[in-house]
Amino acid sequence: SIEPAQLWSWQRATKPILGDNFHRNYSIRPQKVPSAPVPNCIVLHITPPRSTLEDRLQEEDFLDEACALAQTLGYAVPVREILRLRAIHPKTFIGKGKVVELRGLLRATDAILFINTPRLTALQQRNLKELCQTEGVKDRISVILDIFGQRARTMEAKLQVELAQCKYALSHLVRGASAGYEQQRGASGTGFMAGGGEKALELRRRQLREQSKVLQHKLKTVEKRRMEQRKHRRQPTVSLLGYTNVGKSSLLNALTHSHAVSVEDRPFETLDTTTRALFLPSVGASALLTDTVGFIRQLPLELVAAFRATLEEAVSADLLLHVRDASTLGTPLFAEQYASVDKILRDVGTPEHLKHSVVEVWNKVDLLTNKQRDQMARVLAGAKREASSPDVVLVSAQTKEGMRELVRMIGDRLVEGGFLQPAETRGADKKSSCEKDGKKHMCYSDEEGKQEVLSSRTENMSNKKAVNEVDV
Ligand SMILES: Nc1nc2c(ncn2[C@@H]2O[C@H](COP(=O)(O)OP(=O)(O)OP(=O)(O)O)[C@@H](O)[C@H]2O)c(=O)[nH]1
Ligand SMILES: [Mg+2]
Repeated sequence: SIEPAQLWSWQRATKPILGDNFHRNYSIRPQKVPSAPVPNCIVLHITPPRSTLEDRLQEEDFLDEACALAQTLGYAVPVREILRLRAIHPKTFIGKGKVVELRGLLRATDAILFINTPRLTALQQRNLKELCQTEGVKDRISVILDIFGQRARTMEAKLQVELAQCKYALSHLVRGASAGYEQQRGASGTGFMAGGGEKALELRRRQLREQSKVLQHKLKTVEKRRMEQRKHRRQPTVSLLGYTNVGKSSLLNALTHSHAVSVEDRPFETLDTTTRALFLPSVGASALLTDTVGFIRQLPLELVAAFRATLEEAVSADLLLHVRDASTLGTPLFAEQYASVDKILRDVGTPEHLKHSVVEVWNKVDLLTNKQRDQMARVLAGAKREASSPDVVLVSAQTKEGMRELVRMIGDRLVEGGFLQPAETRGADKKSSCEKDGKKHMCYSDEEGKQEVLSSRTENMSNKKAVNEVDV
């Protein structure tokens, strides 16, 4: 048997236990094997058969992300490994030899198993639980659902997560000892009588369906109330969107000079939507800035469906700020995260929803070296000359670098889109002074307090060429 302490050196991977990139992207430190109540989790990242070269180049990053997910859920990760599958085994997903090996490891570390693949079938999960003799076998979806379950705070987010969990449970009902629906009285031989397990299974299915209906009804009521509140808003709306952990909440806090939203170096810190007023000095008016849940590669469909209203609202803002982590520039992660966000936006938004201006906000530039910055500036200057390239603002929510430019850009784009009137076209009689942060500002309000929409920009994020290939 393997001594827990040996596990650090047991790794097959040539990289250190948490990969080179781990500490750059997530600062959660690896915790040593079981000294305590922190439960352990063995993380196995799966590179599927016929994977692309790109997938194989990024597997260390994917493994880092999987470990961060496990740690966000409160697990220590004593063992992490990449497994390149040559074929998927229908009954156990991974090969029998690997299962036996894992059983020993799981026993030695008293851990659960997290297989980082989008989805295990109910049968594979049940078989793995039985063969590995563990209660805990999770796939990527169940880990993400558990994190959402832990972190949801508002009534709406809680209902959304419950609905997603309900749908997941419905798709994972299976007979078997580990699932608790064993065939107690068999139909074997007779062929027409359903066993007790079958009945229990059917009962559970009905319960879950009813629960899901009740949740959907409750959610509709909460959403309706929120839509009503939204109707009374007169300011234009700006949404912060982007991959998880890129610094959306930090930007909301920095832009609105507040600590309204919690910031942590871990995925899915934010699940609940927060909106704050953002004063735009160049226009002399305010917009509403919203921070919301971050995206992730292979976001479970159940969650996209449950969070549809939240995501649709975010996507249908007058201006989208797509926040990206500039510190990943020059790595495949930069383009990969862009592609994931773009995919989710397409999934959520009908073309109508995506007809909005998008500004790319490259955050965390404080982490770049001077040389990297120079190279990036040159590439961006080149990209700017192309009509199809998006507006990019370089910022650091930490050092506040680039904040002024970002605020100016937000004002300009809202004016261009006709969501705000430019300062100079407003009559002097419409000017008034308002107080913000203890300072006097010139404020403007249009006739009858309404915003007149002059024109509407119809640019699609997907029509814009992504600036991903920055060779730094
Ligand atoms: N160095 C540096 N770190 C930053 C910057 N902005 C955010 N961070 C850090 O990045 C981590 C994630 O920040 P958040 O603001 O929580 O990120 P988020 O996009 O809201 O993440 P989720 O809510 O989980 O989707 C935190 O540890 C922040 O301190 C920045 O400009 N520079
Ligand atoms: Mg956040």
